[in-house]
Amino acid sequence: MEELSAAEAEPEDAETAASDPESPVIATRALTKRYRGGQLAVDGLDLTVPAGSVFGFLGPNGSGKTTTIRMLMGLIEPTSGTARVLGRPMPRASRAVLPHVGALIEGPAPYGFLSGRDNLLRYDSADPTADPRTRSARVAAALDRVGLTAAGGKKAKAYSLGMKQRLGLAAALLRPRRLLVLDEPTNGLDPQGMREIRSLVRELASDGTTVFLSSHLLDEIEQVCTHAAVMARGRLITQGAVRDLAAGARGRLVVTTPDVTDAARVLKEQGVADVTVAEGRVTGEPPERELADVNAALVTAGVRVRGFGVERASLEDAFVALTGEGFDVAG
Ligand SMILES: Nc1ncnc2c1ncn2[C@@H]1O[C@H](COP(=O)(O)OP(=O)(O)OP(=O)(O)O)[C@@H](O)[C@H]1O
Repeated sequence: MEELSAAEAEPEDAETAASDPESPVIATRALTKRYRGGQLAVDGLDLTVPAGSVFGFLGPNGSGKTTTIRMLMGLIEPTSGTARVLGRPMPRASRAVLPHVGALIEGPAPYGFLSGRDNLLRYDSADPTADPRTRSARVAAALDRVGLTAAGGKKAKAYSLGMKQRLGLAAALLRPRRLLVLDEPTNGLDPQGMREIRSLVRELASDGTTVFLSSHLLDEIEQVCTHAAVMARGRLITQGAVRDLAAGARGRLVVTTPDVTDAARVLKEQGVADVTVAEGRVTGEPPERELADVNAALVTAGVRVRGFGVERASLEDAFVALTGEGFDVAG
């Protein structure tokens, strides 16, 4: 904590708008990146990440997420448009901003021949602003934070991918951070590893740290994030509170019945659009009319109705409704 208050006292830092809790932690305006080969990777992006949010940056592979993150972190220059992080322009203010940002971008790459603890000690000593006298306490706290205290003495080459990912997070957490940027933090992990990283993200966020994480997994965003932005082909499709995004899409009417053919016919007669038949289930867009009448029509037609209702819309429904295409993770 001492380090943070010392850094905060610097006049350069006093300018950061992050001292205003209401101002967005990330704000981009018309942010655009065209690579030299001509590829338009990010196209006119207006992104607003509220302070304290767990913000999911969602999109299929190749939709421009990594390119955006690299611009936010000052690693590459935008072709046009602006990006502000903690209230300061990037990449210009990188030196003032980046000490407050923990990032896990390229995936974990610890030295295998060093223990997890020694990797962190080495990483910390590469930071000229880190006080060597408090180094071992800082490393111990970071290991504890990610649940690697017991494994801290093991060589990193013996770590599972999930443990390496947690070690990467520990490195990002050596200093107090206002923002954590995680690019596909659960990519390649098994379900248990995914659960661990997700609960760690929730825990970090509960301390008030803003977390910006990219993912191509819709259910991950629904499970972990308070807010999300959806990208497709370099463009922003929508952004906002996850709750509102899903609510924007209408749910599906679902009828469970052994008589799927008759049920599908009756639903169409009742004005249900986009009727789809699956094993023991017929679904469609909920009609404007009274649902009880639709149900009664099914029963009158002799359809044996085992279940009838509207399923809550998911973020996936919202994505499909907004883009008119499926969420193709293979991109
Ligand atoms: N250095 C580069 N030079 C040229 N084109 C690039 C470069 N990096 C990325 N691209 C292209 O820009 C587009 C967006 O890529 P980007 O990596 O930002 O997407 P992404 O959403 O992060 O996908 P992924 O999850 O696969 O990394 C893609 O079409 C990609 O091929």
